[in-house]
Amino acid sequence: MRRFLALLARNRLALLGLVVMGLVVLLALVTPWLPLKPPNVTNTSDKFLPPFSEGALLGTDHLGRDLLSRLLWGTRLSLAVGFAAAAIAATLGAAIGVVAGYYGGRVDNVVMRGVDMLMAFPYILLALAIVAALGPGLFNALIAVAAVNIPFFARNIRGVTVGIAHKEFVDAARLSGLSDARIIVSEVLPNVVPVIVIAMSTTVGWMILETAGLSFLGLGSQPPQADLGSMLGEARSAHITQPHTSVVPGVMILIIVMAINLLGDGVRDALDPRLRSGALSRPMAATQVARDHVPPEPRAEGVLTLTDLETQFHVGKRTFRAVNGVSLHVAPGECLGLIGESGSGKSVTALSVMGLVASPPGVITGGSAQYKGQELIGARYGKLRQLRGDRVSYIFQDPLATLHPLYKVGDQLIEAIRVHHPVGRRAARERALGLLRDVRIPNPESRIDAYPHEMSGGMRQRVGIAMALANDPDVIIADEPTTALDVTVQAQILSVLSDLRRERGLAIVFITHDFGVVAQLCDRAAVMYAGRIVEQGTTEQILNHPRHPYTALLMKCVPELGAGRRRLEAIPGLPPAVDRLPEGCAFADRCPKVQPDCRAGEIVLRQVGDHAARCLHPVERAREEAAQ
Ligand SMILES: Nc1ncnc2c1ncn2[C@@H]1O[C@H](COP(=O)(O)OP(=O)(O)OP(=O)(O)O)[C@@H](O)[C@H]1O
Repeated sequence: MRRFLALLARNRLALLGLVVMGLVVLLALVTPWLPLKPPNVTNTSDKFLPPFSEGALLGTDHLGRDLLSRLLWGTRLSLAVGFAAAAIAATLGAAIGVVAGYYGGRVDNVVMRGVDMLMAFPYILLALAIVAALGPGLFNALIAVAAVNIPFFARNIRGVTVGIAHKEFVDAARLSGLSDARIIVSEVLPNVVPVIVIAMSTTVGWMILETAGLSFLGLGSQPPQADLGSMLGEARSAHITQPHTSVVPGVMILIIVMAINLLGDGVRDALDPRLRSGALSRPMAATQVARDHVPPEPRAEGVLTLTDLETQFHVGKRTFRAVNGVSLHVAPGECLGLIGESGSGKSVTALSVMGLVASPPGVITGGSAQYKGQELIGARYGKLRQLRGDRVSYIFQDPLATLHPLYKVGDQLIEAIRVHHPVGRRAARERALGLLRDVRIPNPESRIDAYPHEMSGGMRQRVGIAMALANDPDVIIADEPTTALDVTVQAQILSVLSDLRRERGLAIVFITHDFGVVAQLCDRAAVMYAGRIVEQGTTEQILNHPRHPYTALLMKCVPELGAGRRRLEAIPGLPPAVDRLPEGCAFADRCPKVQPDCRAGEIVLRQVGDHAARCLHPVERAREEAAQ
């Protein structure tokens, strides 16, 4: 709650809305105790007194009633009716939406067709029809406004519920034997409540307007009772000659609706966790760069060279140091394996190269990344765009998220080719077919016209790989590209990548958790921990003689085929949070060889035996130790 209020307070307009609305609600609440004239007592001898007259601060209306008193009592009534209508519409609409979305099938069909019928009427006509049937009066206006808004909530909440009802955690709740009612209450509702609150906060102003509209037409509040709409309606005949009688309620309606809308937008932004972390704010075309240090002479070995790269996420006051001074290089035709536990910063390192980390909240705060000697960090967007997907391409972790669900995979491949090369559609289709063949998609002639959802996870992953190969790139950055593939297909894909780097000199940065894949494909390997490279060398050096205790322990976690039964080790503890990195070695708390000096000051990546490790007390003869 405190976090929500802090976020709300950061949004100046929302804060303004909150303050104004707070004042209006406070005034409405204390109205009965204010020294006001009675709102309904007429005095025709004092009619149409202008504002600032003695005894009538805002003047009087056509019956000589005090406008200030009527305004405050009317505001009280309008707010009460608007909020009550919003609460009723939200409760009933959400209930209908949740039931339709959760049960689906015939229930969904019947309920939503009913809702569609309600929506087919112009809402104001529907409201008029309801009030005409029930008779004029504020309570009936409330029912009418609530009723015409139910479909809006029902449709919104049904959509959200359909998405949630098919999520794995709901399936898990079903498997654990929970009843539908329990699942709705404990699994679905907590996920839709923020959406209900957001929808309410943005529609309550609208409902106040609708109620005012009905009262303006004489169907809501009945004389002599005042609400903002009826005050406007009564002022209609003196609109030109005595404008203050309509300006007073009109300005109040404007203030209330503006304040509610500003506040509603702020509530929505603060409640949505994706907006909170910046994930839904429109990302910049390339990652924001605010480097406080640039390496004086970035090394330019290889086709891709990273020097001291630093990428952080700035979320509120917290700074997540996801990549913390990473230096890597990869030569043409070479494959570099990047290994590390989940969250160690592998993907963020890879995405930083081409400025693909979402900003906000991502910021590249230091270092350099060079493609064939050209600096990429801070490069013009046009240059990055030209290189992205053409000279440097990516294979992403989640193929379903990267393929467009509404386009055939063939069309997406054709687009990827034609964006960078002026080839005809027919030639691009031929190339796309060839790519699908290269990545061993069975029956590519028919698969090329399939939609992503018609393919298995492994096939989609292969389409992602084909897409990365589409423009014959110089470098492929592959982020766990074979995780969803069975071992035979994985072996085929690895051999495709191996062939490509031999034949065309393709350089590969291969991010993986799998030491087997590293052994099979990579020439060199780098191990990451808490945003830093902790060990780097040839694959043979790293796999046979790991020097950093972290690498050694990581390898002990891997089961070996045919190595007999042995106890699989797990690394005790958890990696540190990257917004609270400890001083010294980040692995110290989990390390069996930790010494006091490990926790004091910076530890550099240094030569240990035949390769580099960031460790003061490296492992000796790791293989023998592992065997014991
Ligand atoms: N938007 C974000 N806001 C804050 N922290 C983030 C954000 N995105 C990533 N991080 C943090 O950056 C760190 C590195 O994440 P990254 O995705 O690079 O890990 P990874 O090593 O690729 O993990 P995995 O193997 O699971 O993909 C993690 O600690 C993660 O929590």
